[in-house]
Amino acid sequence: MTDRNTPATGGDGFAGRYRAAVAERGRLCAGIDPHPSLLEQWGLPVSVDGLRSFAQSCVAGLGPTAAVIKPQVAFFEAFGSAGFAVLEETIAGCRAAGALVLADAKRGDIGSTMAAYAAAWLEPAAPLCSDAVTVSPYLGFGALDPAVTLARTTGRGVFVLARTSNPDGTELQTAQVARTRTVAQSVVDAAAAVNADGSGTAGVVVGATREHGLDLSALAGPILSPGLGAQGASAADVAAVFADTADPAWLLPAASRAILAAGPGAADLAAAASTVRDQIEAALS
Ligand SMILES: O=c1ccn([C@@H]2O[C@H](COP(=O)(O)O)[C@@H](O)[C@H]2O)c(=O)[nH]1
Repeated sequence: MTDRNTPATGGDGFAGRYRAAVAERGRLCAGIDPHPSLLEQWGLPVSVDGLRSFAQSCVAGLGPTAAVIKPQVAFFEAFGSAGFAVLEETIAGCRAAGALVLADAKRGDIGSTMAAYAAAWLEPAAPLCSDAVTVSPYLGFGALDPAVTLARTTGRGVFVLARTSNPDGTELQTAQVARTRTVAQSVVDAAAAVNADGSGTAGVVVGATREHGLDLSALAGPILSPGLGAQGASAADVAAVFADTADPAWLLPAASRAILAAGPGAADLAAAASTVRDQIEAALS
């Protein structure tokens, strides 16, 4: 039997593990974003103890519910080493509950340093090892090679920022490369080249908040689409934005605050995530 959460090696790649998770739980990436304002809203102190209680509720409610869970690393990092300890527990708890964990760390650097980031987030023995990590291609897609290679050989994934959900990204991401295609399309095409082996190692990030103008039909990897809820996009917007431009099987809409507002009860978080997931599935059917 294949355990999608403990790949010894590449096996059938991240694509197989991703498909299994989504087939069982539906297309939703639930974010764990412990904003200080949310901790207060939940009646928790803005401290490491508050962070831990917040994360434990998320693990209990979202771990058995969502196909993919995306802890936003910044909110843990803000508490220093104690915050990283909570992040380790959160990653382990979500994976033990059967979810795939996508660490939203947005790493990207020259190749030699990228190898260290890859080891931190994707090396199976590393304390923060996740199933996938978000990466930034600003230093060149080729600079991501160490992460792509380690992900491929361990059945894990990288999600490369292509067309982000925030308005500030538009100018850079829609600039033309050699007058033939946008920067964002060049990122998608480079990810598609990685996925030519069928592994689905390279996902991309394309926000649901606006028309993206991308051709994602040849990607053959997951498309993380943040922006649902707090940033204004609806499940219907996801369907509209990706109509005729992407294989819906690869779409992974993401929401954080829209789900977390239902806390602190684990059952309430699970119900909120299920509602968002059902809206997505209905819109994409
Ligand atoms: O283009 C992007 C890439 C990443 N994000 C991250 O997703 C969540 C969104 O949180 P909401 O509460 O659902 O707005 C957050 O962690 C962002 O850093 C994104 O929004 N857009």
